[in-house]
Amino acid sequence: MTSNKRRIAVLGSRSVGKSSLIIQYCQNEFVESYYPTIESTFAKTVKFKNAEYDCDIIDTAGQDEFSLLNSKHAIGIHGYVYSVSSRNSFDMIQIIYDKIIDFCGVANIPCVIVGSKIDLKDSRQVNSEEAQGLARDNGTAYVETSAKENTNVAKVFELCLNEIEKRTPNNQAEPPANRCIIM
Ligand SMILES: Nc1nc2c(ncn2[C@@H]2O[C@H](COP(=O)(O)OP(=O)(O)OP(=O)(O)O)[C@@H](O)[C@H]2O)c(=O)[nH]1
Repeated sequence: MTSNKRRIAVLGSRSVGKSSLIIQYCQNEFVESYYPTIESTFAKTVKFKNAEYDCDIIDTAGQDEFSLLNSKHAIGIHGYVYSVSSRNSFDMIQIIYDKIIDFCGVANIPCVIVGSKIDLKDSRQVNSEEAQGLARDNGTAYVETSAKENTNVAKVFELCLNEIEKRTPNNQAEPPANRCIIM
């Protein structure tokens, strides 16, 4: 079994549940209280499709339309996860995605769009069809999760590894880093 290094950045608006998703995945717990993230990295070894991956999962400070995305969010990062739980945060996805594409100078990136907090059924603002449409338009994967009830949490990261795999020629250990031009 080979071991491969992967870096996955979790991006999205503030308070959509990025940290909760990562903490549920890496530490199997859910925290009700809200602590805004500055930035932290979690490590997890994942077995997926007969291979073992050493994943660094980067929990970012939430973005808004004015956030400057930099190399930390783009260079050498092989997968992206966004979260959705409100109309505003859903609208942010395309803005963040376009900024990353622009920064990296590529046509598309390995990405999973995540609709989070599906346990809050009464406060849903974005339906699945609309989110699937956005994923289709951008060629990304899509999944709905609840970190609270541990629904589809592992699936997010498996889909992300799968998106990276699709773009890795001949199963080389490290996928090509996004070709970024630094000016
Ligand atoms: N009901 C419910 N609440 C959730 C879920 N995931 C997160 N929350 C709550 O939403 C709030 C924000 O969650 P965080 O994980 O801190 O959000 P974040 O996106 O990391 O926030 P920033 O660090 O500010 O970007 C917390 O109070 C969580 O307990 C979920 O699946 N269901």
